[in-house]
Amino acid sequence: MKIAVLGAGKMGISFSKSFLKYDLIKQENLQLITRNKNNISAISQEFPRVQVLAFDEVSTIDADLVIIAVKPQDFAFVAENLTFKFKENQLLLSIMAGISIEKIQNLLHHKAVVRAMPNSPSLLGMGITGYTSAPGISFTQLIQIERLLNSTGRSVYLEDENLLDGVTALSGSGPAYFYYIVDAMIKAGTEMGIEENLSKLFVSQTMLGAYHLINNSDKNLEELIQDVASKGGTTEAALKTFDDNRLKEILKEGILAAEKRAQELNN
Ligand SMILES: NC(=O)C1=CN([C@@H]2O[C@H](COP(=O)(O)OP(=O)(O)OC[C@H]3O[C@@H](n4cnc5c(N)ncnc54)[C@H](O)[C@@H]3O)[C@@H](O)[C@H]2O)C=CC1
Ligand SMILES: O=C(O)[C@@H]1CCC=N1
Repeated sequence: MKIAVLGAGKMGISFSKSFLKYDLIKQENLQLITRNKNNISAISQEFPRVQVLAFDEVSTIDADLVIIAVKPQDFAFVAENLTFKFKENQLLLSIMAGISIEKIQNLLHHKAVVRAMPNSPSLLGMGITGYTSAPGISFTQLIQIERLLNSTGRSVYLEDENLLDGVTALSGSGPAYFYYIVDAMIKAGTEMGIEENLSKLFVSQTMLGAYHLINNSDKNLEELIQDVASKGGTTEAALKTFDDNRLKEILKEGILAAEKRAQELNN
């Protein structure tokens, strides 16, 4: 299989590394397309046998699968400035937030489109991707896509494309919410006089341990919270402050704002 990545940025490179790591593709069969010619030599150093090209030099793409990994805001430019049409047997896999299959099909004049929403832990093979496909994509093609996606972590096929904007808001953007909360906890630690490195260690190990308790306990989240929050104790004091300030609602509102933004990106 030959793969081209249109948009060799953070996600395009993460995906490429995962495919190579699991020998799903050889460097010789991978093409990375970048906007900026100045990036070519740095990318080539990292992937010495991969063909790295600038977008304005590309007059055709010789690949079975083309991964579209540019920002949604750059997609119209890409579509308008492609100097060739995709071949009928080529499959497109978009990881762009918000942009619908229909829009991709219309702007690229190509029917065979799979749309996926991965997340940044894909860099470590620990991501999760929701994906869906246009009608007419064969089972074999979907299995090929899933094998590639699974090299970046787990993947879930969704029948309903509209849910992908929710997946974008939940797991696509999700790592940033987690870092945000971790950052707030570390800063609270330093404010209480704990050295930053130590505060980071206390918080990250707490997150790791709590994550494993979620996955390895029969208890639901409320029960797990109750196990920590002694009556009249410290946790209760923290949770009361969170509730008084509607922290849970605010987090939910933020996530819904991300979904709305994904929907707007398609306009
Ligand atoms: N960063 C993340 O955690 C996630 C990002 N995504 C989606 O993945 C896509 C890429 O995001 P990132 O990798 O974060 O962005 P990025 O900015 O690191 O990568 C995008 C790359 O596309 C290149 N590009 C722009 N126009 C181009 C053109 N005409 N031809 C060739 N290359 C061109 C840019 O130079 C850049 O290197 C976006 O559509 C985003 O919505 C999806 C899931 C998670
Ligand atoms: O923030 C964004 O728009 C992209 C999509 C999901 C994560 N990053």
